[in-house]
Amino acid sequence: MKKIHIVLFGTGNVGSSLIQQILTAGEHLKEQEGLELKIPVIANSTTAFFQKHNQKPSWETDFKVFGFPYQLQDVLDYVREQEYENLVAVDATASEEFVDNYLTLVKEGFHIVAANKVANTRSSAFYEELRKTLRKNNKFFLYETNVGAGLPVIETLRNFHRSHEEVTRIRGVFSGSLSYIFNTFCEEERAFSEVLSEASEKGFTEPDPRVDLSGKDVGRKLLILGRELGLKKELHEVVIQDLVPRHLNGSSSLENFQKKKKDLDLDFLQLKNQLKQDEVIRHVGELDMKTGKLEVKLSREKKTSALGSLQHADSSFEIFTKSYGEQPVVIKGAGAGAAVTARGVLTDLIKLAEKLPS
Ligand SMILES: NC(=O)c1ccc[n+]([C@@H]2O[C@H](COP(=O)([O-])OP(=O)(O)OC[C@H]3O[C@@H](n4cnc5c(N)ncnc54)[C@H](O)[C@@H]3O)[C@@H](O)[C@H]2O)c1
Ligand SMILES: N[C@@H](CCO)C(=O)O
Repeated sequence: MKKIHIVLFGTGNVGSSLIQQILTAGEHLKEQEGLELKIPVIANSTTAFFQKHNQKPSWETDFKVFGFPYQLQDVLDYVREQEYENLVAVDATASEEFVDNYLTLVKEGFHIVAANKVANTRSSAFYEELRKTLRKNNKFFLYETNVGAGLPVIETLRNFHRSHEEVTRIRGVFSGSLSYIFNTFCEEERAFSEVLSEASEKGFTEPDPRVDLSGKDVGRKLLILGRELGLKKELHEVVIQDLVPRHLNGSSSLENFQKKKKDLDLDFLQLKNQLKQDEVIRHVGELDMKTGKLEVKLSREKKTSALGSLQHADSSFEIFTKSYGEQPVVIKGAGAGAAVTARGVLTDLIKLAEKLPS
């Protein structure tokens, strides 16, 4: 039986669903995959909890009662002392700072599985250094959920790239939260800020929803896909339509944004009122491999079109390639949500296990 020891950073929407899914899938994984996934360490931004063998169904209470303030070094010391084999750090945070730890983690013997998109969208220099460090230490980094949550977008693109299939363009709705927001806002007579709050409550948005509204989250996804295809670009080169008014942007606090988000309502109502009867607003991303242009913007689409008819929090990725010609390969489905994302992370863990020697 192959054993993987997971140190989970981030116990929010995705992290907590992942623990639940791993505990529930335990017997199935043993029988079907010959795999035991153990989670001896869980941590959020302030607190860690160690459970020598594995988390128990009571992990949430255990975490509250027995968790303690920690530094990364405490975790590194603990796992070394326990001599755990096949260590994996799962990054289910949205933290910019946490990514500073990746190189240390790899050098300390961890593979990395990340839902967090930050590491793949830092400078090209960091992107290359991380990969070089992974190769040198014989470690793997999997991040399918960086784009399209649990949808197999990165794997599909990578397969095209590996087999020398030329990907010419990718267009679609890349954001699950903004899909939900515009699908709902265009259909229902509700204030934009109210729909935005609902998307956050459902766990679709980033912890700071301005990361979605500013277009940065979709910008990151475009850059990640572009880099998978060998495009040398930086995040600041993505052309992005920012939907956050200047007085509520990143230089003001999240608390201030939450207090004043009704300030968004009038502009979005005006935008909606400009639509023709058969039109809806969609948040669209486009990557053109020929020109190297990456663009994020709002678009008016016919209700009956592929993007216009999207529902719920669905994303849709239209991938145009040389062999497929004018008919794109389309990957469509929930583009956000704790359950689908956690399932994607769990799938990455299984794929990682396959790469490791028995
Ligand atoms: N929610 C989705 O639908 C979805 C889909 C795909 C990818 N993702 C990605 O998954 C990640 C998590 O999303 P979420 O919705 O679970 O967010 P969340 O806000 O619910 O949870 C974030 C967790 O990270 C912890 N955290 C923050 N900084 C940390 C640090 N420095 N060290 C350790 N823990 C830290 C927080 O305490 C919290 O437990 C994000 O990067 C997001 O982009 C989310
Ligand atoms: N906030 C992101 C989560 C998935 O990456 C979205 O709305 O698409």
